[in-house]
Amino acid sequence: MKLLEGKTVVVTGASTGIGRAIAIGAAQHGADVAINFARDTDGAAQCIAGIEAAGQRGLAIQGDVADPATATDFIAQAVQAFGKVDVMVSNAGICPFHSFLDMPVETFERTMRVNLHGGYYMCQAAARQMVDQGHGGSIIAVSSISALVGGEFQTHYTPTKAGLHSLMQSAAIALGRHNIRCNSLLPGTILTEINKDDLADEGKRTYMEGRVPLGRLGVPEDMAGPAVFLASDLARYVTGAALLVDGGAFVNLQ
Ligand SMILES: NC(=O)C1=CN([C@@H]2O[C@H](COP(=O)(O)OP(=O)(O)OC[C@H]3O[C@@H](n4cnc5c(N)ncnc54)[C@H](OP(=O)(O)O)[C@@H]3O)[C@@H](O)[C@H]2O)C=CC1
Ligand SMILES: C[C@H](O)[C@@H]1OC(=O)[C@H](O)[C@@H]1O
Repeated sequence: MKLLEGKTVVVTGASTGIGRAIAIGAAQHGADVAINFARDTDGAAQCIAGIEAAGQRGLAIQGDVADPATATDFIAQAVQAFGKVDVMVSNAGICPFHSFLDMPVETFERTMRVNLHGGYYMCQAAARQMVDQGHGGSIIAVSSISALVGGEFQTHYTPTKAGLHSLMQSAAIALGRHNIRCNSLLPGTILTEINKDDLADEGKRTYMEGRVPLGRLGVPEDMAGPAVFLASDLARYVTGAALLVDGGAFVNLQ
């Protein structure tokens, strides 16, 4: 059963990792998909190939989400190509691991601007389009288990993920009257480029695997089903919610 037939989905940061898996997963459920990416043109092309292999239309637009103009341009180009926007998945993010006491101002500010400001601009631009269209929509922010718990080398990053979750809660209230649902997806530890170096440490990787009751770290494709659910009419009464997809890591105290 295809859950997103006839819908247009837009996904930020979809040249690789979680964003790419969600974009292709949406196409496999019948959606046309526009993707944003920052630098990786080959990865973006591979994502478009995956969307087209699913029999759907794909469009890749390059742009830095930290720039507010990227959001308006992305939505305008998606509408020009596909006529509307039904679902926004705000996924683009960075996590340059760094210790707290000597955090460079630039690293802190860039992480805030990409993850939180970028998510805000993208969700706002999509919401404006959905309100104009007048038939509701679904906005999903890719937050993290890190919205709920800390990380020694993520003091600049975890506040952005808590912020995105909070943004979805407030936006759910602001947009409910337009039947636009706003939810956050909270992945656990998923094997992607963002943590390749961090998890190259065998000891750390084994420790992280050991924390997961389901016995393995996640892969990007694990995020596609939950995102498609939140995007779809199956979740028509779900708004302001957070969906934790972590193999059980969060509840594993002892
Ligand atoms: N992997 C994990 O364990 C977890 C990840 N997350 C979140 O999931 C999201 C995706 O992460 P993940 O797939 O792991 O990371 P990846 O590093 O694999 O992918 C990040 C994606 O974001 C894009 N991107 C980065 N900066 C920008 C920017 N300034 N403007 C536009 N696009 C940008 C990248 O584009 P390009 O390659 O073209 O530069 C790439 O497509 C992030 O928000 C992350 O915080 C949440 C919880 C866990
Ligand atoms: C990048 C990290 O491995 C990853 O990012 C998150 O949001 C998760 O909590 C992990 O720490």
